[in-house]
Amino acid sequence: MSVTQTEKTGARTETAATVISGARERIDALDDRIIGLIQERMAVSAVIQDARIASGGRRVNLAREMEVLAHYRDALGKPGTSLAMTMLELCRGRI
Ligand SMILES: O=C(O)C(=O)C[C@]1(C(=O)O)C=C[C@@H](O)C=C1
Repeated sequence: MSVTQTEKTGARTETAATVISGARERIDALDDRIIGLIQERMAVSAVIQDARIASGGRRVNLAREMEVLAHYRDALGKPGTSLAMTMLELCRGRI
């Protein structure tokens, strides 16, 4: 038995179900791009960390992390800080 678009989206009308299904496709495409950008950021961050460690420095640079956190907070508000912290964890591991 197939699940109807209305059931799948939680909409109560076919019109709303069509809007939601289309918007979900756009969200899935955006999420794919965001994930790709995060993976690209992780690779660039690794280049920086490897260069610093090879030069005798530490993996982590807290002053720079404060700048990154402020950048996200200024753009997205308080949840931006949480997002940036998760992203930093992806880029340099847990500290
Ligand atoms: O900018 C740096 O110095 C980095 O190492 C990159 C980065 C980041 O991913 O933004 C990662 C680890 C550091 O603690 C600070 C920032």
